[in-house]
Amino acid sequence: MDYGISFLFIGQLPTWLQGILLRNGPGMHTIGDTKYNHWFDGMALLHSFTFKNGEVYYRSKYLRSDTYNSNIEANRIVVSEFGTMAYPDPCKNIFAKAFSYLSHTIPEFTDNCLINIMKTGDDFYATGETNFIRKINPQTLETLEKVDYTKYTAVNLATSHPHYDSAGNILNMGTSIVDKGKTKYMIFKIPSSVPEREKKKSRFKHLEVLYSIHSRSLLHPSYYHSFGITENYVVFVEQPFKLDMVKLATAYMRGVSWASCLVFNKEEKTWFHFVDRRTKKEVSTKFYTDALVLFHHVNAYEEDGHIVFDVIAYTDNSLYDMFYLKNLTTDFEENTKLTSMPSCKRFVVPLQYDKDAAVGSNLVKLPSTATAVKQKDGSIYCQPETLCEGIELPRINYDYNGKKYKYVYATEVKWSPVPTKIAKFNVQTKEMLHWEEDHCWPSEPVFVPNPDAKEEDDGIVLTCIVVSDPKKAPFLLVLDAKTFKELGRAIIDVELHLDLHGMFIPEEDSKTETQ
Ligand SMILES: CC1=C(/C=C/C(C)=C/C=C/C(C)=C/C=C/C=C(C)/C=C/C=C(C)/C=C/C=C(\C)C=O)C(C)(C)CCC1
Ligand SMILES: [Fe+2]
Repeated sequence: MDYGISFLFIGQLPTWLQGILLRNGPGMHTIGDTKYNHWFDGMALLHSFTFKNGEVYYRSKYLRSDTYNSNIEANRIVVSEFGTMAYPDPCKNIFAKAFSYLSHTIPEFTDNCLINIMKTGDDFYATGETNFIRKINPQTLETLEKVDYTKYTAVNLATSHPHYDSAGNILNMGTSIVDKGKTKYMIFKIPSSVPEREKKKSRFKHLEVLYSIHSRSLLHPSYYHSFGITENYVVFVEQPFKLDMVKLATAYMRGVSWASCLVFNKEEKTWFHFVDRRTKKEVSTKFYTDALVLFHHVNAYEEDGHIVFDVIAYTDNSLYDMFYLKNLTTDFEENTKLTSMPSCKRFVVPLQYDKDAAVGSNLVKLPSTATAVKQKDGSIYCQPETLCEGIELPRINYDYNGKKYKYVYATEVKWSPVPTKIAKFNVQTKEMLHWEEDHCWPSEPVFVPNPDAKEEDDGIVLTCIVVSDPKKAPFLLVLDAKTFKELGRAIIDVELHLDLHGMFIPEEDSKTETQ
């Protein structure tokens, strides 16, 4: 079996660490003479680190999406991405151009799935945020079938951060923007297994919409990149960082990107929605907070009649703007400054509270500085506790997802967009451990539990390190999750790109049908 190029591991790998770390992110930003505008537009590049009997093997491959193939064939960008609008061949006649303008009002979206990896049953998919996902072979990184969510339900956009229940079923959220003007957020389930007689059919035929939340504004649905789940609830934050549908529909004609139609209204409120997973009913009390921008939920859980949920929040949308390639020049480490720092915030929302409580009283009964204050109209205004500042790309031990937990693993950033450290943060004691080294830019840290784990942090943390010093090679770093001390590194003597997200696939889960 070919696992990729073998690299020397310096240090000691735990013997139980057998499997594949699969990662995804943007890799190619120039095609022929054309260039994308935004870092999140780049052609998806898949990476794998295979751990086999104490050795580490590496391979990378561009996702052969239809978008990738069309671009390469034309030797220029011909498919629009979120931050870059592509136009037909300038040599096309006027009728071809007019048809193209009309078809872009509700366009065929890209299948350049560059954000994350999703597991369903024994299958793995590269995911983005459109209605398309691409099946991949986790061992060879070959690109397989394209799945179109719209064939199974009316979602046009879906998150790249699905959740998994204990049976491996996927719970995800998507937005329906073209269903007869009824803009809504949909929570849907993809089963991990299908009946034997149906195995030949697509498992997506069994996709089930569990609940729909109507958008507060039909023409301005919120953008969201992730959501939370607890044992009994789905947690959805409807932030005033919104897609302007009228602007989106006319973006192509106006010669602007879809990203320019994403607007942050700092005067508006952020609304919380909690959907009961068993009754499929939404909690009727209106909970809200001040305007914020969030991409990543960290975790959520229930405690004594409250929902506690932790997110990485911003006071504006400067993070998205910072990733425009015109801002990522060689000196951006010094010159590009975030105007809003990623901040780990905890909201504590009382679901069961004294209905006769006085207006103005704080209904939070847990030990936290987060508040939830009853308003005259019966709604509840929540203000968060700041757990810590300057962490992004959070990961947890997923066995603790939806449960009271202690540890977040994340990259650390200050006012500059460059990740300089990896952090382990204890949300209960607020203690923080770090790993850092000169010129090292770590990617999102992935926690892998020890199969015999007794405690939440029994395991290791894997992160890819891009090195800004051209004389040094990038490497895969392995940390002991408990002590945050280095167990070792595999120096990868090839170009390694900064990526977005990934997952570890234990050896027993990574067998393909052909094996
Ligand atoms: C990576 C580093 C960092 C932080 C990264 C963060 C916070 C990344 C967040 C990534 C997100 C939000 C990615 C979203 C991508 C969305 C895409 C590609 C959407 C595509 C949608 C399309 C094409 C279609 C749209 C159509 C519409 C809207 C029509 O209606 C730091 C800051 C931690 C450190 C450096 C590294
Ligand atoms: Fe993300």
